[in-house]
Amino acid sequence: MHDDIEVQDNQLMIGGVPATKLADEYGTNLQVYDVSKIRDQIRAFKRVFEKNNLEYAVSYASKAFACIAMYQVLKQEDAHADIVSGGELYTAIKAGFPMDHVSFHGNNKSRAELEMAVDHHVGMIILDNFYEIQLLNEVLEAKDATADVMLRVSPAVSAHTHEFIQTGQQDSKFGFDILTGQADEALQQVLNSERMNLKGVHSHIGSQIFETSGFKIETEKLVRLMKHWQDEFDYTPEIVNVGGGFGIKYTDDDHPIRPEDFVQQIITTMQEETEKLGVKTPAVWIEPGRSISGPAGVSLYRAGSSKTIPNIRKYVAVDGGMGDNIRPALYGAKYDAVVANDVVDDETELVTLAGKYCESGDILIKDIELPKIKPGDVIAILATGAYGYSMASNYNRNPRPAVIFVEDGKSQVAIKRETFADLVHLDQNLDI
Ligand SMILES: Cc1ncc(COP(=O)(O)O)c(C=O)c1O
Ligand SMILES: N[C@@H](CCCC[NH3+])C(=O)O
Repeated sequence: MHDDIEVQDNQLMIGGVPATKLADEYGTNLQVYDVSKIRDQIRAFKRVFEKNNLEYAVSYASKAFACIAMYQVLKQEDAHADIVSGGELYTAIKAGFPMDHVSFHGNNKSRAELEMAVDHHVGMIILDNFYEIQLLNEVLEAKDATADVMLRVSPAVSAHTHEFIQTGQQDSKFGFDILTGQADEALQQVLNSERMNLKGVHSHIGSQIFETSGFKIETEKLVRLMKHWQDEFDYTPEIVNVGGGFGIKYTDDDHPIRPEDFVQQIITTMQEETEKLGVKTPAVWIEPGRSISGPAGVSLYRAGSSKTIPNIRKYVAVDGGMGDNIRPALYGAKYDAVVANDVVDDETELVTLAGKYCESGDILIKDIELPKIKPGDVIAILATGAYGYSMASNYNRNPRPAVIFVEDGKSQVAIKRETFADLVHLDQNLDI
């Protein structure tokens, strides 16, 4: 991982600013984003489509990390955004994000969320189930409105990743099943609706995927479905959204291809298969989350207490943990770290970085060789920009960290640090 970081005078730099300076200025624990990395990845995705002369959308999966500043960056980069809740939609609205670039996902959107989407003219509603088709029809009737929609299908592809983050297998809570004919039934219902304009088909096979084979099979199945719909129902999707899931490097044991190379392979398969089956090549939309925000994020902590159990293990505790990054505890996710104020040192030791939460499972990194850590040192855990802050909690009533955006040597607070007062903001003093 040390090849991927910028180091000056043995100090970790983020977006041209020493990490220790950020820690001093904003306090720890701290979530920092190097904004240029976010921009570069979006641009790399776009270049692949442009090189192939395809209609496309790069629709960032907001669930990986969202805040007003993130939507501002996405807007500047002319990206789309995929949202999955009224809360994400509200944040995008507050950021002035163009609503025609928003796709609304979710397997249980409420009537209120669908009404909000229709009122704000969200560009695409991605229908997930029969209940939702009916609910959206009712909402559109009541508002005398129409909506552009896509059908999410489950393509029966088991991606090679942690089973908790697989989504494209047949036994999944998401989408209309192709094999049992549910997708065909959904297609007919939507084509019969006067209020919904069916733009295409969507699928997403899972997250943190390294192998290209899953995407190839997914794309082949989607093109076969297009051909089937064209022949049987005289309907050809204009857009095929293949989802996200492109795996990133967390540690030196990870060797993914570049995110844009996954997309090139998907495009190649799409072009070959559509030509073979005689279907017009659709616009291709992608929904990357992790690959856009993940590598851009670094979590900064200060080291505190430590405990050595002779012949067993040395624990070093930091001032954060599972409240700001649940992924190690939830998925056994692995990360790499550096001591930001002493990146390379001849003298190292094997330590386990523990969090400060009252759970034995609150371990951020088990067994990592790092320069000898002193209390007050700044520990940087790398590539934490996706599904860290966005899955953060107030467990143990710890406030969530501040989020800092850094670009060209300039840092700004994107999300303020939560205060103790924020923690009791919604609490009520009862008359008891
Ligand atoms: C529908 C959908 N699209 C896109 C994504 C983004 O996935 P990733 O962050 O792995 O790119 C997800 C999450 O897995 C998802 O459920
Ligand atoms: N939250 C997961 C990814 C799930 C993506 C949501 N569909 C992670 O941290 O890896």
